[in-house]
Amino acid sequence: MSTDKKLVIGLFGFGVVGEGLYKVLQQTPSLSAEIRRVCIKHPGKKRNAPDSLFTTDKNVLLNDAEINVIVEVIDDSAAAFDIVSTAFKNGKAVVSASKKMIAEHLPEILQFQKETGLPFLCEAAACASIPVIRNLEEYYDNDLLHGIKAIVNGSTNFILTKMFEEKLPYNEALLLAQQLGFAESNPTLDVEGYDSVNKWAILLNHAYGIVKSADDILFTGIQNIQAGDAAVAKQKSYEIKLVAQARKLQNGKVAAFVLPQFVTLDDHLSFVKNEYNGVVIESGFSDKQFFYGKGAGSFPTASAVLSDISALRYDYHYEYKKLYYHTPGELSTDFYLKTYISFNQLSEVPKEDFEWIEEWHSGQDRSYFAGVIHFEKLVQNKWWKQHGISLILMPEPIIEDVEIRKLKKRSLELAGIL
Ligand SMILES: NC(=O)C1=CN([C@@H]2O[C@H](COP(=O)(O)OP(=O)(O)OC[C@H]3O[C@@H](n4cnc5c(N)ncnc54)[C@H](OP(=O)(O)O)[C@@H]3O)[C@@H](O)[C@H]2O)C=CC1
Ligand SMILES: N[C@@H](CC=O)C(=O)O
Repeated sequence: MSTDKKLVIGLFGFGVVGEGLYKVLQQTPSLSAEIRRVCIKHPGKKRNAPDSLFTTDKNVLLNDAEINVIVEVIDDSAAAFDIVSTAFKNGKAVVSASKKMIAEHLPEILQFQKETGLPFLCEAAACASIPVIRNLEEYYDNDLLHGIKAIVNGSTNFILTKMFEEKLPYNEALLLAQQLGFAESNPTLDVEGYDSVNKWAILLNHAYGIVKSADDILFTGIQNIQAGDAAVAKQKSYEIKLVAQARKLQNGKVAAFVLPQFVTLDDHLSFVKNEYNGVVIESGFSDKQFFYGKGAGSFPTASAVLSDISALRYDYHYEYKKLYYHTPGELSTDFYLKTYISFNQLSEVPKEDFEWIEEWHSGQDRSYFAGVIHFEKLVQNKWWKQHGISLILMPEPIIEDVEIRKLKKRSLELAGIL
């Protein structure tokens, strides 16, 4: 495709994102792009667009030779993959926002692009309005990416903000996130961390060339966080955020996970409130860089889809440089995490799994401790996902040199300092 070529779009989905794109395109006449047809699921719904635009027959779009771009923004990952596969087979460029579908089918989507040479752009699928994928692709195309940590889910960040800063009950905060179009059709995907880990699988690919599914990445959501945890956070001047992170270890491999975390008030992520997302990138020589923007909602998401459509005019496609031109990154489980664990009964927590415990607080109803545990122990045994147990990472949670720290701690103890 070249800059003067007209983009003729077949749009799948006319919900929060699809309708947002329709409106945004109407306000962007300079982008020579026309939505030819829209495929939806339920024909009876009232639409804010001419009836003649809509169909429930996917083939009307996929077999239309004049449609050269398929924009897929539906909430059914199996149907989305079927649409995307056929679009590639029929020679069409694809723009998608469906992170669940992309994370579930990363190898196949990479293969389609390799075989057909057709672009597949998905900026809206991770952090919505923040252009993080293109930055990871284009700017950080070297070995110097030391780490990334990010808030990648708008709904959970919105819920945490409303609950702990505005004292709204959980159910009301979630309902509001749904009404504002932030939450997934199945909000469990947001609350229990599935959406974040799907986005993280996509970003790990663009950041480090890692091709892994969500099943290979340790994660949880905000479902077990208790009011007591927020009180502890406040007492220690921390905020609780659901943080996705990746860090290059000394062994060259990458530590990656999505877990709730205490963040200090001077951490960039503590400024990220409501449905906003934030990404802190640490790279050699430039130190920290911070990207911030709306991570959910109709227009913010549509703006990223629009930017992808616009990029197709210049034949833009991801090169996956870290995967194809560098040695792709490998995930590691050989590191330790500094954790805070709160629980009702100590018998629910295998405290013998911890290298050491730094702080202990016993309450009448609930108790907590802070301790260091090997990551592999969390991978092997999921006690920390059980209802009633809350695992929250401490600030700067990754420890690689645990033996040195143990020795240091022991010598302080012997000197009577600890
Ligand atoms: N909302 C957000 O802030 C963001 C959403 N996303 C992703 O974008 C996608 C869409 O989200 P969103 O707009 O919020 O979802 P909505 O639930 O608002 O809309 C979903 C749309 O998909 C249509 N649809 C479902 N199944 C099919 C199918 N088999 N064929 C054709 N159309 C179908 C529905 O049709 P009908 O109208 O007839 O029911 C509806 O129009 C999801 O994958 C989501 O994860 C990504 C970033 C942000
Ligand atoms: N449900 C998602 C929507 C955007 O990706 C979120 O809350 O972040």
